[in-house]
Amino acid sequence: MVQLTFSASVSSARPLLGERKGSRARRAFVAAPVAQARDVQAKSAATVEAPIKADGTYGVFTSSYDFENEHPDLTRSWKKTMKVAVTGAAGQISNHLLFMLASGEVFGRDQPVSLQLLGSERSREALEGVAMELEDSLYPLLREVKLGIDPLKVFEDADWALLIGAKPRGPGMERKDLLDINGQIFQEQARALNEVASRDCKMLVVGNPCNTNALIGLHNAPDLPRRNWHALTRLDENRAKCQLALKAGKFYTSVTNMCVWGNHSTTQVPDFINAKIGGKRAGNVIRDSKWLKEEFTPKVANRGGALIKKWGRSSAASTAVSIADHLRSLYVPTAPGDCFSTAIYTEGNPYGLDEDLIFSMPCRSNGDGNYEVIQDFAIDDWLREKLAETEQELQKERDCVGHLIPGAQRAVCAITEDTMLPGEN
Ligand SMILES: NC(=O)C1=CN([C@@H]2O[C@H](COP(=O)(O)OP(=O)(O)OC[C@H]3O[C@@H](n4cnc5c(N)ncnc54)[C@H](OP(=O)(O)O)[C@@H]3O)[C@@H](O)[C@H]2O)C=CC1
Ligand SMILES: O=C([O-])CC(=O)C(=O)O
Repeated sequence: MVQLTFSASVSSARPLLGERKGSRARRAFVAAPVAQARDVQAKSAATVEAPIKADGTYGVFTSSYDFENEHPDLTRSWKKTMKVAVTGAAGQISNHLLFMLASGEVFGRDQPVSLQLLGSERSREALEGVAMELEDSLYPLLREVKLGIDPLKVFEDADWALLIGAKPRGPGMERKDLLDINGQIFQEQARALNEVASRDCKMLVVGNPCNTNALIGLHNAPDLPRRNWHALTRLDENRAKCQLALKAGKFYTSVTNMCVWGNHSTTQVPDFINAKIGGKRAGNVIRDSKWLKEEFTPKVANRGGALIKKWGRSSAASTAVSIADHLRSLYVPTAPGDCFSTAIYTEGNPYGLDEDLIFSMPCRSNGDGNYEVIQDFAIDDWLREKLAETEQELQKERDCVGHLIPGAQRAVCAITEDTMLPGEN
């Protein structure tokens, strides 16, 4: 057994925003205290490997150094470090997302972050590989990387939990089996969050079926605010904006107020009724109701599957981008007349939807990390019918996971093959 500690002087190659060109920050490392060195586990005497402390802190982040005091000019405006837990951290989506989180482009260039990464026995080595790449990226705002396979440790004091890890649906696996297997993962993780996360921890569920996984999570974390649970539908919103822009011959930034309602599945409802292109109603720019109803909607809902056919794997980079967009939407005030889509708890919703679902709705934020549901989206007969279809699908999914929801009435699982994820067509 060798015990390693760092005593090095490392210069940051990546200038911070606002830093003058050429004034590279130097990060002075001092030797870690002896007690800390004893904490370090080294795995092999043959190879010199980075240390991992007993609490999971990895490699260069086990070193104690005084960056803040040595560079008050850079760090004066920095906020308190935000602790971001990520599951499925060695998976495809995380491989893009973690670097965006560490760079400051998501939470802001004044927001230091600690990344607390959950893996499993399967991914132990891969997770260390991820941590090595994070080390080598020299992000000044990345204050800490912790690795672990125990949610009770990894979620400790988390301000955000990005719940990405989930078992993919395999050949011959019934949809209800997927709901059950992944539901169990989310039940366990929610219980851990309930015990150890920050009392205002916010959760974003990405692992599919994300709406129902989030519902299971919400009911298994009774001490965390229900409104803090989100499931990702921002990828669907981004896909919808792209298709409207393409049809209208406009740049996609001209598409605003684009909500995708309901489930992250093929029953999702990309809302062209309220969407705007260049400030005008989408239906007044694209005067083709047949295309909007019969082509646009399935195209967006099946985009994930179309991509899998080309790539041979599901969307990872664009999903990571949409997670970044989702998070940023909560920390940057929403422009007047615009919205963002997020699947949230329906309790008290203004649209008459079943009050115990995680359902994507149009929201806005004043930039403080919270959101409100926009009350006055126009709902015509077509939209009402589509909302009812996706609502019924979510009710059926809920019926299949009653055994994972404390106090829920057991119902018959009536999920059929027609319930599809965007990637399953
Ligand atoms: N909501 C949305 O818009 C989208 C959602 N998704 C969903 O995001 C999830 C992650 O996608 P992606 O990163 O591409 O997937 P990967 O297969 O690359 O990674 C998934 C991770 O899930 C973890 N996992 C947890 N439990 C299991 C299990 N029982 N069996 C196998 N793996 C498990 C694995 O990590 P470990 O071994 O460390 O536990 C694995 O690294 C999927 O559920 C996918 O369907 C994808 C695109 C869009
Ligand atoms: O089905 C999947 O895993 C992929 C998915 O959610 C999507 O592309 O929207």
